[in-house]
Amino acid sequence: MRLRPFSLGLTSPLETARGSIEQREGFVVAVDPESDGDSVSEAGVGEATPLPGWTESLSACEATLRGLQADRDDAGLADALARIDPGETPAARHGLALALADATARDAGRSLAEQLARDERLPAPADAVPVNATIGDGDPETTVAAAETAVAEGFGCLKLKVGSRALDADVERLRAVRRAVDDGVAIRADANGAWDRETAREAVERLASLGLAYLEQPLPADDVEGAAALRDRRQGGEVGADTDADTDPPVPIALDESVASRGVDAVLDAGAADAVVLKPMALGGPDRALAAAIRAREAGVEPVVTTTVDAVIARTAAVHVAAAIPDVAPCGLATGPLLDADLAPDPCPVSERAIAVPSGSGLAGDAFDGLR
Ligand SMILES: O=C(O)CCC(=O)c1ccccc1C(=O)O
Ligand SMILES: [Mg+2]
Repeated sequence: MRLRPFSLGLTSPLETARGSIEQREGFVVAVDPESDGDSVSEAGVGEATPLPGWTESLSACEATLRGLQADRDDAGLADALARIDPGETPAARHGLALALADATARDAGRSLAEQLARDERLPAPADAVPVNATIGDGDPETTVAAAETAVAEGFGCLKLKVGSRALDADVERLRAVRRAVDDGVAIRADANGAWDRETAREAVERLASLGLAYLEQPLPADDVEGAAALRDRRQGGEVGADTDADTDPPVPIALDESVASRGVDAVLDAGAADAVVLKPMALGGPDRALAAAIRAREAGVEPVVTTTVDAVIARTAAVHVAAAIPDVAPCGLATGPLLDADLAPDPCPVSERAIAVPSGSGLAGDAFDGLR
């Protein structure tokens, strides 16, 4: 296993209710067939790009991967992978799991999506996945301009960051966007855990008339019970008399940070979400993200795959994960353009609100050979 550190800047910071994301640092993880005692005979490449808050720190990620390099005897990389705790160091596990899955898929002459779908006994993966545009927090004019630009670029689903301002201001921003774009454009709002229960309840009442596709992580990650209560109350007819919430359909609730911190099963068992936002980097790898998506589907909860604003290797892997989920809803995978530089040219550009899945073997045929 070889590690190559990298650091990439964002073109402009992504403003969220949990602070601004300005830079992404991580490791390219390459597995080298010559030095590997496993049956794998192709080289593979992965990426470990931790984002504290969703994953371990950069230093914990590095310590885990370097520790495995140092310890390694003839046990092989599959055993090394099994020694990484996905709850403690999900990004480290993602890096190695992806490198091994890429190598396995390449060895079999399959795309990563085909390999993942096979492991999970799913139908053949999709050729393309629908995506949403990602719009950070900003004043109403900037937000509307970004929404209009995204729609002009072809996006049919917009995800807007909320929760950094007073609720009144966010309601105004979202109303302004709703007015500015065609009715057919879906709008999602992501509060990144910013609200308390009272504010979240007020938000779902006041946002009901906007027909949001969903409200993501309205409450802090650990408040899974609060999210379940928000959904119950909303469906129980106990709605405020001063709103139109009794005539508008309820706002669906999506959970993201709760899935990363409490696990998908806790979220599903609590009945806390209509949709789950699955970040392979935060869940410990493409395999784990796909397994979570299948469990969500079985529970009647819609899975959505997104990145943590990863570099091109992990973004491409997330596209393969999404493609393996039959009829996946729009995913937050259009994050490449947020970076001002990347590890390699992007084999997954967005075109007409979708990303085509690379057709070569593994992640993207020979696209990442320079990094392997
Ligand atoms: O889902 C998207 O559109 C892009 C990904 C995204 O918003 C995000 C990126 C980095 C960290 C957290 C989040 C998030 O969904 O909260
Ligand atoms: Mg989110």
